[in-house]
Amino acid sequence: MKKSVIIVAGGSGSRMGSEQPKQFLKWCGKPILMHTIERFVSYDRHMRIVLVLPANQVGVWERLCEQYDFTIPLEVALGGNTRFDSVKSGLEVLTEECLVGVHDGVRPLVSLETLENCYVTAAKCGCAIPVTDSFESIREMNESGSRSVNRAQYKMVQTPQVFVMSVLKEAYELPFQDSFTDDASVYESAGNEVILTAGNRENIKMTTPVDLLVGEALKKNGL
Ligand SMILES: Nc1ccn([C@@H]2O[C@H](COP(=O)(O)OP(=O)(O)OP(=O)(O)O)[C@@H](O)[C@H]2O)c(=O)n1
Ligand SMILES: C[C@](O)(CO)[C@H](O)COP(=O)(O)O
Repeated sequence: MKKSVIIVAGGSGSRMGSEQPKQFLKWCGKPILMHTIERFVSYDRHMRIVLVLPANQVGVWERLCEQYDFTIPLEVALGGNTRFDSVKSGLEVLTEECLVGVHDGVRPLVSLETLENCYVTAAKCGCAIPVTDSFESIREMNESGSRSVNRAQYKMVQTPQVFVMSVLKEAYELPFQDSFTDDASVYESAGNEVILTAGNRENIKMTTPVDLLVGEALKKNGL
């Protein structure tokens, strides 16, 4: 099946605290979002790319593309108020059946191995969600305080999350719920089984300034 990706970059990056939305911040020589898109092209240069941007930032992106001579072909869709709305908008662009990955525009350190794991597993099993182990202890909060839980029973979830496009599109017809923090939660709510595969620990989401610093060190070391 043909491969495609929806790169969601429709957010404002409030936790980063920067003036510019974080996906456009210059990091390791160019905007984070350009690094992310390039990872997918390195994996498969024929992949169809849908980029979801905030409606009021399309001009900013176009100017950045000129400034950095960034010419990778892609289709732009307009983001919504939530990640859920942005993914839904990206899905509207895709009409032919394909494997579709949904990837955060601010995860520029996804490895080629993770991309291969996700698309190959999804081709066999219908979907694939990259996860890593938790390297820290986990406590569950409750009304009386908190309690220790067995971290071996929990996984940290990354993107790209890859699905058969028509099945994901149908799941995205569900009304939004606060528990929809990623695509797997939407897909599962529609009655589908979620399949896990190996992610890479460096595939961090640039969320706060600490992530930019850690990510820069990883990038400089060739990851
Ligand atoms: N309405 C939204 C919200 C988020 N995203 C995208 O979803 C990804 C993961 O979300 P997150 O890291 O939470 O980004 P923001 O919502 O921008 O950040 P914050 O929550 O700190 O405001 C990001 O690439 C972000 O641009 C999106 O496309 N549309
Ligand atoms: C989709 C995601 O990156 C998987 O870990 C994550 O759920 C996004 O969360 P956020 O609430 O948008 O930070």
